[in-house]
Order: sequence, then structure tokens, then C-alpha cells
Amino acid sequence: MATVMQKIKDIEDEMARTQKNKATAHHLGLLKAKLAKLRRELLTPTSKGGGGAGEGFDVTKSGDSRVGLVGFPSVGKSTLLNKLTGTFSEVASYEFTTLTCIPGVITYRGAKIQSYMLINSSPYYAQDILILLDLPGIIEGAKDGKGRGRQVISTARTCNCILIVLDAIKPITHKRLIEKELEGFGIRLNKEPPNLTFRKKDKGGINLTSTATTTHLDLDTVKAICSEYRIHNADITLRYDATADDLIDVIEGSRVYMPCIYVVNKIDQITLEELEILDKLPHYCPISAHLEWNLDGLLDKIWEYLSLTRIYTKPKGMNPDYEDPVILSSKRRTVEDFCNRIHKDMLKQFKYALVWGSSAKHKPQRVGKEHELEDEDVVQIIKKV
Ligand SMILES: Nc1nc2c(ncn2[C@@H]2O[C@H](COP(=O)(O)OP(=O)(O)OP(=O)(O)O)[C@@H](O)[C@H]2O)c(=O)[nH]1
Ligand SMILES: [K+]
Ligand SMILES: [Mg+2]
Repeated sequence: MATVMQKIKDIEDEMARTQKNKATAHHLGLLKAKLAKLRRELLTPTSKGGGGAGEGFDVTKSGDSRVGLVGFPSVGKSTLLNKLTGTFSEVASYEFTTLTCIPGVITYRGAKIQSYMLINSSPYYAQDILILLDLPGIIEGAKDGKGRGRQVISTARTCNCILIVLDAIKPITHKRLIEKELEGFGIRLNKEPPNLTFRKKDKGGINLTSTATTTHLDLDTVKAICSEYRIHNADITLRYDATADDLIDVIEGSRVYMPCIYVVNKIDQITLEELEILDKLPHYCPISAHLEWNLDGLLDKIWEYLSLTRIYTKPKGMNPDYEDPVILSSKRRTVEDFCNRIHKDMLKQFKYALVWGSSAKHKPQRVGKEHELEDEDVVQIIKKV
């Protein structure tokens, strides 16, 4: 019997042979769905599989922002970890120097980024919220079990941001290869979750409505994809020009959507003209880890891509504590989130908050717990008496 790998290859070959046009759209959609199902099969851990297909490295999940370094061997991942965190990870000119995951704490603008976390209801002064993970190099076929690839990519899946490290003197095709490995593992880079709804039902067949012009998905294609999943009744609403892959992502579920920066390292080895060509890449940041060129630029970019928010606390009658900001994520940065980060019971005692900074209309503005905070706001919580 053909192995899953062989089946995947056969489908990929067939897709490559099939011309893309309106008449073949539904057939291609079907092939894509088959491919997604086979890939899932590969990733599901089996008892005899050993190594646990879906398992990453055992790094304690500390901190709420983890940044993973992913790239081919010897592109300079460990060199970068050493420079950004002061942690030691071995650097050498031979490939696969790093064989496990090595975490380091990112220092930003000279200060370690720290935060309060709650452990067993008492506030716990947690260290290390911005953690950089050095990972072994991956090679093509990593997601299908080559080398430590699967472990690397599983760990990458748990990150909040991925840095794809590329070597400036190696061809840019490497970028595409790494992306393919990550995509095959359900990681979606610099992409929002598809803006479409998919609702299964008991009867009524497949209904497709769209509130925007769609050029990729027609009813036939949608039906072909659904039939592959044995779904015969569903309402699908597209709110943008979704592709077959987007629909499959929604049906499959378990996709992670993650910001990604393409870090082009070793720019000390290329000419200015070559650098200008690279400059056209979206989401890109040129550096020389070895010579420490543009590391601040990279940190700014990581900060921007993580969309972290620093909030300074101001105890009553005292100056704000600018040394230890409370870090909130972009998606959860209300006064309520802030309170929860300081103490579990803080919200029970909450009366209102005073806020200084860009989210405040006055200096200070009196706000409730729904108020959304901005980076570098200063907050004072007023408790009930
Ligand atoms: N010229 C130059 N060389 C660099 C730079 N950064 C790293 N290197 C060199 O590239 C080689 C590989 O560096 P590592 O940091 O070990 O690379 P890695 O990606 O961690 O490699 P693996 O762990 O084997 O996957 C070493 O010889 C480094 O000195 C850089 O910015 N410029
Ligand atoms: K190396
Ligand atoms: Mg290394």
C-alpha cells in the first residue's frame, strides 16, 4: 500500500500537471482537500510512531510571548540568540551545531522585560516574558519527519512570533522552502484567519453566499471540497475573495495564525546593490548578527509584530514605576486585563482607574474596566473602600 508520503507526492504531482482554469477549479479544490487530510494524518501522533509527531521540545511555557528562530542550518540563529539575550548557545561553522531548543530572555532597550503573573492566586513576580528560542536548523522535508524538523516546527507553533532567519548569501528560494515546511504544519504567516463562516447543518444541501466579489471559489469547487469531508449540508458565507485553501483551513481547523519577520542575516557578506534588491521583501529585516548591525532595528520590529503594550503602574501619591512595565498583548489590553495581571482579586476591589497617556482624553482620564489601554500608558487603580 502506498505510504502517506507517497500519496502526498502523487497528489502534488497531479496538481502540478493540472492547468489552473475555471473548468479545473473544483478538481484542484478536491485535490487540495485530499492533501490537507493526508498532511493531518502525518501530524497525528501514533503510538508506534516514536518521537511524538506533534510534540515540541520540552521548554517550560514561561512568559507570554515567545519568539522562535527558524531557519536552515548555519544561517546564524545561535549567533543571534547569543547577541540578543546574552544566553550561550554554541556557534560553529558546521551544520546542525544546535541540537535542542535553547531559550533566552530578550532584553529590550536595555531592560529585561518582566511582568507579574498569577500562580495559585498569589501574585508571582515572573521573570522573562519575552523569550527567544534558538532551535535546531531544519531542512527541506522537516515537517514530514526529516531530522528534528517536526519537533522544531511543533515548538514554533507554540510561539507568538516567528523569525525566519535567512542567509543573505544563500538564494531567496530558501525562504519559500521554509514557508512551505511551516505551512504544511498548519502555521499561517502574517495572515488573518479567513473571514468566512462555515456552518454545518442537517439538511438543505450546500449554500454559498458571498458579500464580496469572489474569483476563486464557486459553488462547484465548494461542493467538491465539502464532499471530500463528507459534508453535504452547510451554509458558507464568504466576506472576501477567499481561496480553496482558506476554506480548507476553516474546515480543518487547528491552524495557527502568526506574525513572522524574515531576518536576513550576514549582510556583511553582500554588496549594497544586493542589499537594495532584498529591501523589496515584505516583512523583512536585514542584520549582521556577528557584527551586531541593526539588532535594535530587529528588536523594534519584534516589538511591533508582537503588538505588545507596556503599562506603567502608578501607586497613589507616588511616581509611576517606569522600571517594570506590565506587559499586555495587543488583543487583551483593557483595564480589566491589566488588573488581572496584577492580582487575581484586584478586579473585585476595582472602583475606577485613572489613565495618563495616548489612550486618555484628559490628564488623567477616569475610566472603567472596559477601557482599552495603549502602549506606555500610566495607570492608577482606585479601589472601593
Ligand atoms: N559573516 C557572518 N557570519 C555569521 C554571522 N552570523 C553568524 N555567522 C557565522 O555563521 C556560522 C553559523 O552560525 P550559527 O550561529 O552556528 O548558525 P545556526 O543557524 O545556529 O546553525 P545550526 O545550529 O547548525 O543550525 C558561524 O560560523 C558564525 O560565526 C554574520 O552576521 N555574518
Ligand atoms: K552552525
Ligand atoms: Mg545553532
